[in-house]
Order: sequence, then structure tokens, then C-alpha cells
Amino acid sequence: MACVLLFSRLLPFSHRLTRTSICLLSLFISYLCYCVLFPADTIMQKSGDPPPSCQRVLADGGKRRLHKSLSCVLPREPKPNSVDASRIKPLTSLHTVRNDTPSPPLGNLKFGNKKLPNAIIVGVKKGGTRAVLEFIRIHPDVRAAGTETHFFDRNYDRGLEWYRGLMPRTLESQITMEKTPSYFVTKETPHRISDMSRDTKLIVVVRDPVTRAISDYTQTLSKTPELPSFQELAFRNQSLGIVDTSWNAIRIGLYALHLENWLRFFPLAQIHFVSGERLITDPAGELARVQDFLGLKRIVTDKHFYFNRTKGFPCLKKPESSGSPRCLGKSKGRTHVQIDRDAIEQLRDFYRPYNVKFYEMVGHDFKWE
Ligand SMILES: Nc1ncnc2c1ncn2[C@@H]1O[C@H](COP(=O)(O)OS(=O)(=O)O)[C@@H](OP(=O)(O)O)[C@H]1O
Repeated sequence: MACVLLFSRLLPFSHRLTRTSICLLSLFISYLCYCVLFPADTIMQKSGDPPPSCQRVLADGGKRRLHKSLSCVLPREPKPNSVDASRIKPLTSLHTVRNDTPSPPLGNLKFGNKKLPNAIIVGVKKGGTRAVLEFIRIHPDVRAAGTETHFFDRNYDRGLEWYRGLMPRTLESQITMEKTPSYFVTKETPHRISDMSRDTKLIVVVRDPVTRAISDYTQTLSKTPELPSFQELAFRNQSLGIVDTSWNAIRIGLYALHLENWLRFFPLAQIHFVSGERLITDPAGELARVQDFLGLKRIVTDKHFYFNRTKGFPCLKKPESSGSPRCLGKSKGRTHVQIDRDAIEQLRDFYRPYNVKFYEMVGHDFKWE
């Protein structure tokens, strides 16, 4: 329309112009018409300047213009690795879990933030710590570091920001967890965790110390076949029944002694003890108590477990990440080395007073006989 008007105004004078002038004039008019029909921002988009997501929203038209401007302006977060991304729950499912949870800010909508852990599985080695972590992380309000960080025992010099960097991204409504079983027997760990936050919730998976020691030995033997026999390591003098408490596999099982150190920094109410034995016979029951302790809705239930006869342990029916049933790896649930009955009886006698003391301290009889 603008082109036609312009032509009709200029035409009466054109007869006075030379052929060249007419040509130049037509070119100029064509340029003017082009500018009117294709405004500048459309041309920029077509040149590929804005990110693809912005282009797509623009193509939807004016109705979604606000949406467009937010998605284009928000800083783009780096893509997390595929495991992390698959573990992030859609917001809709979170809201069915906790209706009182306020919506996260728009910037965190997709990936959340890395936070220091609210809860740590601090022990004990070979108690069943991996099972507890894998089972609790099915919960949509829990996210966990996949590997043992060993921050409070081996990597403390690296600082809390390094530690935070190992954590998965969480939404405001989710809690962050990690597990490093050696924490329970490391002298410095309780006060270091307390320095990070006195509110940290602690979980200890305990198991009959005799079975635990044999499990520990079986694992070491699988890596070091030339290892001396269990009896040689466990006793200073087996005929006199003198146990070698300097051997780690024995020392770890002195739960009462280690717990004393923790109680100097944390109240008992802030420590939850999982029975490693019941974790195998009744995983849902133990997980119900863990969820209560963490202040979570009971979402992980017996529906999530089945007993795998080949493995001889409970396995997950449908883990969060893959959607197919899954058991723990081969290093969990190994066949133990055979230890003669006398040695086992001697170790039971040795541990008995420590166990009784431990039951008194925690107010629960774990019945390790
Ligand atoms: N569901 C399920 N599947 C497999 N294994 C299970 C399960 N629940 C508990 N357990 C017991 O966990 C024991 C290993 O304990 P941890 O995970 O704490 O070991 S480690 O300290 O991290 O190496 C492991 O010890 P071993 O049987 O001696 O290998 C298991 O008895």
C-alpha cells in the first residue's frame, strides 16, 4: 500500500527525468517498500542471533511474548550430567508430595542449587550403608551424592566449597545426602560436621560386629589374596582369647566407644540407627523409620522392594533412574569366608559388653547373639 501511494505521488514528475534517474528512483522505492514490509528485528532473528529457544517462542506470536522475554533473559545454566538430569523430579510430582512447599524461584526451576548435606550416613562400614542410600534416594524429596566423598576424614583441607561442589543440585523442597561409612570411626569427624552445621542429621547403619568384621575381611581378601587368615589378624593370642583391637576390622565394631565421641557434639535425638539385619529382612520397615527421622512423607514402602532369590537380598522394583528392577552390585552381599565356630564364639564374648553398653546408650536392643 505504501509503495502504491509513493508511486502515485512521484509519477507526475517522472516524465522530466532521464531514463537513468527513473531506474535509480525505482530502486530506491523498492528499498523503501522492503523496509516497511520486513522490520529490523525480524531480519535479526533470521540471521540466527538469538538462541533457538527464543526463536521458537517468537514464532508462536504475541500471546506468549512475556514468556518469550523471560526464557531469553534468564542466564543459561550449564547442562548437568545425564544421571543428575534424570534424577530431577518434575515439579508436579513434588507438589503432590508437599503441598505447602512454595514454588522455587524461576531461576532454579530447572536445575536447583548445590547445597551442603542436611543428612549424612556416617557409618558403619559393611553395615548396609549403600542399601540405605540407594533406597532412600528413591524418595522424590531426597537427592544424594553418588560416591563417597570422604570430605570430613580425607579431604577436609579442600574446604566446604569443594564439598558443596560434589553435591547434586536440589530444589528448595529436597534434602541433600551423602554417605561415607568411615566417618563413624574417625575422631575428628563429629566436630567437623558440627562445625558445618549443628543441625546435620546423622544416620548410622549398625550390624552385628562379628558378622561385620568377617564381611570387612572378606572384602579386603578379595582385593589382597595373600592376606593372613582372619584368625591371625583378629587375635593377638587366640588360645588365650586375646583380641587384637588395633585391627580396624575389630575396632570398627566397638560401637559404644565411637558413639561416645559423637555424643560430645550431637544429641542422641539427632542420630538415627538403622539395623543392618532388619534392613535385609524388612527394608520397608527400616526405610519408614528413616523417612520419619528425616521428616519426610512415607513414600518409600514395601511396594518398592522385592526379594531377589538369586541375590539373596531385597532389590528395588523400580529405581528412579532406569525404570527396571535393580539389585545392589556384586560387592554387596558377598559369600563370606568360613570362620571356625570357636573363633566366632570368642569374638562374641569379646563384643558382648560393648554391645550391651551400646544398647543402653541408644535405648534399643539389636539382639546380636
Ligand atoms: N539389599 C541389599 N543388597 C545387598 N547388600 C545388602 C542389602 N541390604 C543390606 N546389605 C548389606 O550391605 C553390606 C555392605 O554394606 P555397605 O554398603 O555399608 O558396605 S561399604 O562399607 O559401603 O563397603 C553387605 O555386606 P556383605 O553381605 O557382607 O557383602 C550386605 O549384607
